[in-house]
Amino acid sequence: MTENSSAATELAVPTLGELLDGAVVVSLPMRVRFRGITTREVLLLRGPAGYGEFAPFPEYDDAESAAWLASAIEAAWLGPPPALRATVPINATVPAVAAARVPEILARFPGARTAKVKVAERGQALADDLARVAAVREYVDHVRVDANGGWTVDEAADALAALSADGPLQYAEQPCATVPELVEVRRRLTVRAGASGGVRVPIAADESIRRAADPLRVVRAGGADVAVVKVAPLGGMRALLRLAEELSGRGVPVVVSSALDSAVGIGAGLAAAAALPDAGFASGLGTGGFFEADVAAPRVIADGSLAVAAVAPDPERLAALRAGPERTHWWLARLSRCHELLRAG
Ligand SMILES: O=C(O)CCC(=O)c1ccccc1C(=O)O
Ligand SMILES: [Mg+2]
Repeated sequence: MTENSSAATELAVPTLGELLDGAVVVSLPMRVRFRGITTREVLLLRGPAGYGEFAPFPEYDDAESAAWLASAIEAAWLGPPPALRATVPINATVPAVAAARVPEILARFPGARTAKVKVAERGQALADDLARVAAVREYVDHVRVDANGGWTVDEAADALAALSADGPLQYAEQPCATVPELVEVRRRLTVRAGASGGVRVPIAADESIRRAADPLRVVRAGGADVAVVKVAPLGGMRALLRLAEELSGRGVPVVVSSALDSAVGIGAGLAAAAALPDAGFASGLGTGGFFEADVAAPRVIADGSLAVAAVAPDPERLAALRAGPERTHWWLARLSRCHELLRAG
């Protein structure tokens, strides 16, 4: 984490008073269950450069959450890096829904040519994943899957063979939980592809990057062809860009994605994606539609892309979405502890 959370070293860490001034906690209702949650809590900061989002998932400890605070401070006190493009192509994100719901989900991503499909959901079977992916293939050109580390090596090898039998997979995101498992899955898929004269499914690392002390470890170990990178867990837009440069030097492209961010956090993701030298793969930043209500008017996906321009939270929406006193207190206490960690460096 220490290696990643250095965005704040580029500017002085504001005082706790400065952070608390304008801090607001909101609770965003979701349309679909995602990561097992149906409401997303977010603490927004307001600084001289705009707004920042502090929203580590509730189970994350303070050390891990401090990187998210560094990211929020960067956004609100420093602002985005220079943009190289005005729009960013996004992928549709398909939760682990029944195949019959796929058209309804994809309709929220007008013009998207790439879809990421959640697989390996607890309580479901491979047949559910096969049906969901087959339904998605009817609508888009490129399909990726995200297992969130849910498979063993054996399960991943079998599932990825089955899921790529009727069409290619752009990549498989975090098929297994650990780096050694990712290395082994990649090796097995290589052997299998060699034997059949087919192409190997590329492996993307997500949790092995954003929750690792050393985000390059998985790449050095030979466990990833593609890197999923998220602004907040990496400690900010500039930290993400530095990591992307290192990865690019190793031939590993990045895919900027959301951590189920509010409109403010999506803005930071779009700014980072717009500052990357290559446009590359479609970004996983189209998740705003998963909220029933957000802190700003929903960004419009047009022709599969989002405009990079920042949006400011709308005071009326903030008032309507404000979290209750107990949750607000919990978030402000967390903010204070993470601030202490950043100050201590
Ligand atoms: O990448 C996307 O398409 C959307 C973002 C996403 O899937 C996600 C959102 C919140 C938490 C974890 C994840 C994930 O990629 O695993
Ligand atoms: Mg993922």
